[in-house]
Amino acid sequence: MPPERTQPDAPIFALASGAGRAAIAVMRLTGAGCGAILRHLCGTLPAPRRATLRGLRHGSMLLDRALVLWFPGPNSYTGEDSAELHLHAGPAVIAAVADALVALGARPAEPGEFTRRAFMNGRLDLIEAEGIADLIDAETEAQRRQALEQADGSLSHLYDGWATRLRTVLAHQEALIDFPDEDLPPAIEQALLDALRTLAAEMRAHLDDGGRGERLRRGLLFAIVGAPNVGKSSLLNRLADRDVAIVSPRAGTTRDAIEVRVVLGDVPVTLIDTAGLRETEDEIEAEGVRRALFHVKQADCVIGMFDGDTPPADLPQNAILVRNKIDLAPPADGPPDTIAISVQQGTGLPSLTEALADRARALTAAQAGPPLTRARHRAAIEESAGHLAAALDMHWPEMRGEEMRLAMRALGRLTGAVGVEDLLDTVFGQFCIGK
Ligand SMILES: Nc1nc2c(c(=O)[nH]1)N(C=O)[C@@H](CNc1ccc(C(=O)N[C@@H](CCC(=O)O)C(=O)O)cc1)CN2
Ligand SMILES: Nc1nc2c(ncn2[C@@H]2O[C@H](COP(=O)(O)OP(=O)(O)OP(=O)(O)O)[C@@H](O)[C@H]2O)c(=O)[nH]1
Ligand SMILES: [Mg+2]
Repeated sequence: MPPERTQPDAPIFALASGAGRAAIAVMRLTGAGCGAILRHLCGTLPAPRRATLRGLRHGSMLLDRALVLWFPGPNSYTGEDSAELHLHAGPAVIAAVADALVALGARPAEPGEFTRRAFMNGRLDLIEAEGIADLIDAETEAQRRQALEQADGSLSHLYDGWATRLRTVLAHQEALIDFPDEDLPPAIEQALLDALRTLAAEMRAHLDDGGRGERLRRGLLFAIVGAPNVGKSSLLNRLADRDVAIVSPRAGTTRDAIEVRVVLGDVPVTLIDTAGLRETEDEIEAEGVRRALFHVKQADCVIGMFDGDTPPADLPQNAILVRNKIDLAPPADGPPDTIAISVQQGTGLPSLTEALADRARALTAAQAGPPLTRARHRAAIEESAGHLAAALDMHWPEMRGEEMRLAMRALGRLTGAVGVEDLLDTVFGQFCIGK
C-alpha cells in the first residue's frame, strides 16, 4: 500500500528546475491558498501571467529578489491558483524560500503531483500525462517526437474514438435487450455485430505493431556475443568511445555482462558485452556464459562476433554477423551478409555502425497512426479486445452486453475516464518531483 497522502488539498511546492549549480531555480507552487502565500511573500500579487521582479520577504526578512509569476486558476497548468518564483539558484536561497513556504502552510509536492492535480482537474487525461513524463525522459529526437504527439492528445484521440464508437454500439445493444419484442429492424443486430468486428480488428492492428512504440520509448537492448577472445569487449569500447570493458589477449576475460548506453539511429541502445561462449570448467566463467545466453534471449538484436571463418552457432536468425580481425586474415568466403571489420585498425566500423543504426530504426519505425507506447496501454487494449471477441461469440444479448460493458471499462481505465484511483500512485509516481 502506498503511504496515505497527508493534507491532500494543501498548496504544494517543488523545485521545478533541475538541482545543481545553475543561474536560476524555478520554485513552483499550486493549490487554493497559494495566492495568500504569494501576497505574504511579495506584498501584492503581480498582474496575472506577467513576469514581475519582487523582493521576497518572510516576516521582515528579505529572502531573495526574484521574478514572480502569478497564474490564477483555472487558467494554469494544474487548473488551480499557481505561481512561479524564478530564484537565484543558490542552495541557501532555495532552502530559505522552501522554509518560508512551509511556514506559510504549503507542503513539498510528491513526484508528479502537479500533473496529478492537472489530471484531477480534467486539464489532461492519463495518456497525455504519461506523454509529458515521456517528454521529460526523452533523450533523442525520435523519442521527443513520439512523446510530444502523445502529450498533445493524438493517442488519446484514437482511444477516445474507440470508446465513443463502443458506447454507441452498446446503446444499440441495450435497446435490443430492453425491447426484444418490439420491431427493431433486424438489420440493427447485423450492423451492431459489424461495428464490433471492425472495432476489434482496429484494436488488433494497433496491438500487432511488433512493439515499435514501446521499444522507442524505453530504448533497445543489443547484445554482443561470440567465442572468447574474438574482440567483443574491444568492439564495445569502440562503439561506446570509452574504455568500459577490460580487453586482454587471454580468452575468458569478460565474465559479468557489461552495459553501456549509446545512441544508434536516433534510438537509445543499451549495448551488452558478454562472456565468450565456450564449454568451461571454471565456475565463474560458466556463470558468465549462462548470463550471455540469457542476454541473447532478452536482446532486441544480437551481434554475433567471430574472428575465423565460423560464426557462433545457435544465434537468432536475424542476428547481425560480424567478422573481426580482418587485419590478421583477410575475409575469405564467409557467410553472406557478414560485416567484416578490424576493431584494431578501424576498418569496416562505419558500415557496422550504419547496419546497427538501420536495425535500431527498423525496430522502432513509426507505422500509420499514433503508436502504442506502454505495457499499461497494451494490457488495457488486450483486455478490451478480448471482451469484444467474447461479445462476438455470445448468442444471448444480455451476455453480449455484459462483455461490451467490460470492454468499455477497460478503455475507460486506459485514458483515465473511469475507475483509475488505484492506478494513480503508479502512474504519477514515475514522474520527477516538480512536474
Ligand atoms: N515557466 C514555465 N515554463 C513551462 C511550463 C511552466 O509551467 N512554467 N510548463 C508546464 O509544465 C510547460 C508549458 N506548458 C504549459 C501548459 C499550460 C500552461 C497554462 O498555464 N495554461 C493556461 C493558460 C494559458 C495562457 O496563458 O494562455 C490554460 O491553458 O488555460 C502553462 C504551461 C513548459 N514550460
Ligand atoms: N589483430 C587484432 N586484434 C584484435 C582486434 N580486436 C581485438 N583484438 C585483440 O583480441 C584480444 C581479445 O580482445 P577482447 O576484446 O578482450 O575479446 P573478447 O571477445 O571480449 O574476449 P572474452 O572477454 O575473453 O570473451 C585482445 O588482445 C585485443 O586487443 C582486431 O581487430 N585485430
Ligand atoms: Mg571480453
